[in-house]
Amino acid sequence: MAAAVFHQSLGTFLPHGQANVASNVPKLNSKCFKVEVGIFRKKSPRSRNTSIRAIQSSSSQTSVVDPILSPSINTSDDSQKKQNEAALILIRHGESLWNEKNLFTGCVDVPLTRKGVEEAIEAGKRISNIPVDMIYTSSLIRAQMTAMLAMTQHRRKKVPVIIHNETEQARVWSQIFSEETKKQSIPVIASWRLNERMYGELQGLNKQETADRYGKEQVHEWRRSYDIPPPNGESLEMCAERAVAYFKDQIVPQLQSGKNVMIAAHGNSLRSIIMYLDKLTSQEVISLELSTGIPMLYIFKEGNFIRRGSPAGPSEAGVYAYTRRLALYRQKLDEMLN
Ligand SMILES: O=C(O)[C@H](O)COP(=O)(O)O
Repeated sequence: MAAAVFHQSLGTFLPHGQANVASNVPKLNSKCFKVEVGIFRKKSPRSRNTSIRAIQSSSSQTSVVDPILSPSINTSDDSQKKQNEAALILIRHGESLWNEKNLFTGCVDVPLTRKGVEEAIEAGKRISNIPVDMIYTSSLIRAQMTAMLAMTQHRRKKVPVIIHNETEQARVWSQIFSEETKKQSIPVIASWRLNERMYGELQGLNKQETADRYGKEQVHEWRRSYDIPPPNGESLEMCAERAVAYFKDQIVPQLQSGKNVMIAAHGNSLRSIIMYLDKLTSQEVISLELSTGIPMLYIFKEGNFIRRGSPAGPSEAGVYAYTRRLALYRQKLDEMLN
């Protein structure tokens, strides 16, 4: 059984030996943690026995575009180009134990509270009808829990699988040897570049006590100014340098190839990405606040990002204006699964 390696920047699966994954692992250049990427395997879709299989069986383009969105079996280059519209979902993690205690968290790795778990599940319900082909998370557990819990609600019922490429052994030991199982899996890529901004010497301090000690204005400046870092930490601008670079280098190519992507990350790494997507100025981004566990939807089309979901709204219907393709996807899911 020949294994294939998931090549992150190409967003595709190459035969083992052809993919020099090591050369694709970026050098770490600062504070927080882990390397990214890993193995995964791919083959053309084949069997169509069940309704789920039927949903995914109609494209010769394998997993680049969810087959449910590719009605034609003979997908030519031309029609593929026309279909190059992809969904981008952004989710800030649910409430963490340190959010609950009102502590500066930054790159400290704490899990979700029970409320955070519920928020993640609720977020999953909101996006349950939107296709997801790849998931990116930070290296922090609160973002990873959020992504995984959200996907438990997804109607497509694919299984998120964390890609491990820290070492050759991790890569080899996490291979999947069933084509059918691979087709029912979604690669999850964790990168420290999507981590919360490093809050420096504020990490672990209580936000209210810090404001009492240093003054409300000073703390607000540390928390919300664009280019003023907290003591020995990252400003939003510094956070943007690595988060937006990662978004452009690793995630945009997936969207360009038609893959629908979900990113589960943090207040400030997502603020910096939204600043880029919505072309906000450094003044405008100051007032951008993201709630925990509220997914936002963008459509990537012809090189542009179009925001389709408001960060606040009472229900899925109220939040998202579906595109024609997403409405079609949902309709097909209804037909296949109801
Ligand atoms: O890191 C933290 O403390 C929070 O997740 C984000 O905090 P902020 O709202 O102060 O930027």
